[in-house]
Amino acid sequence: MAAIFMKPASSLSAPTSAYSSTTRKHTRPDYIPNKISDPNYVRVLDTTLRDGEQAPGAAMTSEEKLDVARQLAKLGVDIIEAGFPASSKDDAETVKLIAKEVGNTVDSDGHVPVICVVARCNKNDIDIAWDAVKYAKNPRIGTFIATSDIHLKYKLNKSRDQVCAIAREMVAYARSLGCQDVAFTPEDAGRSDKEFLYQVLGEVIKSGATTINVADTVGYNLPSEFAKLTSDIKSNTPGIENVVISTHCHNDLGLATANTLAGANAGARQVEVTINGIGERAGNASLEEVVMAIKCRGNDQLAGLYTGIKTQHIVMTSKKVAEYTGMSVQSNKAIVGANAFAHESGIHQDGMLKFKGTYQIISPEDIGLSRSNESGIVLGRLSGKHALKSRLLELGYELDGKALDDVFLRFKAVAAKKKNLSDGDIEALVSDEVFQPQVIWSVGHVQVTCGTLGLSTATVKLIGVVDGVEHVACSVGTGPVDAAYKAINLITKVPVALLEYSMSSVTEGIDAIASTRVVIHGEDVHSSSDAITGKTVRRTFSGTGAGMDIVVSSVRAYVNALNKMIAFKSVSAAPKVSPDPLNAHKKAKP
Ligand SMILES: CC(=O)SCCNC(=O)CCNC(=O)[C@H](O)C(C)(C)COP(=O)(O)OP(=O)(O)OC[C@H]1O[C@@H](n2cnc3c(N)ncnc32)[C@H](O)[C@@H]1OP(=O)(O)O
Ligand SMILES: CC(C)C(=O)C(=O)O
Repeated sequence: MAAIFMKPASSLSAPTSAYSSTTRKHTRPDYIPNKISDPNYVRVLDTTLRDGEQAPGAAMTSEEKLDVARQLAKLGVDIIEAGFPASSKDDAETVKLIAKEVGNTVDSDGHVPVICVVARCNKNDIDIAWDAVKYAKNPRIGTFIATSDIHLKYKLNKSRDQVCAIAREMVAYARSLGCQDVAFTPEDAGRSDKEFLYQVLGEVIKSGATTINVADTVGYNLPSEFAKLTSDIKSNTPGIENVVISTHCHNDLGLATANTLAGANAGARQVEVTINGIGERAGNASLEEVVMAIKCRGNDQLAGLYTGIKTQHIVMTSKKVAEYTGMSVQSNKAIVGANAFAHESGIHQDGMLKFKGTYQIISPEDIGLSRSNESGIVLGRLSGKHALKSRLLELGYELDGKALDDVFLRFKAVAAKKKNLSDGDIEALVSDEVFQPQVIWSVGHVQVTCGTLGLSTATVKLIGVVDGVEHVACSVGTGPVDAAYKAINLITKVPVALLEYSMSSVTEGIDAIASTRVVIHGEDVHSSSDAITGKTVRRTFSGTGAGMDIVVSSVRAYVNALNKMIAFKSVSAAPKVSPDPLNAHKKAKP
């Protein structure tokens, strides 16, 4: 079944720009691996769960990835790249969960996302990939091998002929397993010899590749160059008319979005992107930027291109990914940054008051940003659960049952000390309650003494959620947070190192909520060797916490990171999944 989308039929030459109310209906073409029936439709492949997770410190647990996958399906992503199954048992298990659930769930428009996995060009990777992804209704294997001379010589230690043969054989091998949808990526295509590229791509197409993913792996290309690369591949590769061309652009020079759009303009009809642009090094092209640029300018500047993304879910997806990865979005980030719709200077404010189209090219509602208090309700200490629920809905959070009860309790505690709660305060509390990992330890009480007269001391009570047993420990430290963290370590007995600690205030004033972020690593979990230094690199875990008391906020962040780390270990052993993401991550209360 095909879903219907509304596309603005406006152009910037029209004074109203994106505010134009004229829309044209489009349907998402039915999925056929190697072709798209509408030449203007651009498939969106989201690789937040694979390339996005390659960002340092962005590790997500299995449950978090499943929740992100569900959210990506809601967003209307065509293809979810769910992982690299050969990289670890956890990844393979998580892909299986996503393939089984998200890859078989039909949404109200009849859409089921394709689930894709990445594999190197070797039989072992491809076997593991297929074994994990085959449960999806539409499974895809994306296999890759580098084609640039620099990679061939120094990394693969192989000749061009060898690489060409491996690529051809491995695409055929993936097809031979029964996978009807095989993408091939010439890694580092952006620095590869074009004649060699045409040769390799021609061979893999003959072997059954359905998508050719042109990767600017190191973010080296300029937009005109990437456009030329795409159109040259389109003109010179034998059989290219039988496959879909894709872009995969990295952001090392800050050009990932520009290059992706240039590629689409030159004939690519799949774009590989990530939420908030996270990914290896400087990240990938960001989904929200590419999709909103196509929505805003597709008609007048990109010959009518459009996507199937339901853009009103962008903000919530961005928030989830930021929370789960611990990678906060910079305030001036396009589309989803806190300042993206803020107007500070007088002339701009004057213009906005007269007509929003003067300084805004996108309506905030278009991406699901609703900061207006539509119901006119002011939230404070006398507010009830209905009012809170209604404001949460306006902010995009659908909470019910215990999740709502938990947030309500936190809300009441803050409202007792603070006159009016802003949207920012409420969002901080929701983040702390809802976007949290499986709870192994929950925070009972925290008491500290600190000052100039001696060492700080802290007493912390944690509750073990599995057995319900309360544990109390005291410690001294260089400050109250240090003392509290040491007390927690005495209880949890998990070897851990604190790598990063930061705190910011959510709103202005002395009664502001403090939001804390920590990054930790364990001593005995998932490590690898740094390619350059040879030193052991440990997988990191982030946690966030919120509270009016800065020590309590810090404790929450630390315990959340610890829970994530401990859960990561247990998930590796036996993945457990709850069908409801909001309830799956809920904290037990003392
Ligand atoms: C551009 C990208 O984003 S690529 C995807 C990057 N993602 C990841 O690397 C995921 C995390 N990686 C891992 O967990 C590990 O690297 C693994 C499990 C994939 C592989 O681990 P190991 O087998 O120990 O190999 P290691 O990573 O040290 O080296 C990579 C090997 O694969 C080879 N290789 C690299 N890319 C490819 C490819 N596309 N096809 C075939 N072989 C490849 C390298 O030449 C090297 O082989 P060598 O051992 O003969 O020198
Ligand atoms: C594996 C491919 C798609 C990749 O991530 C890259 O080349 O950057």
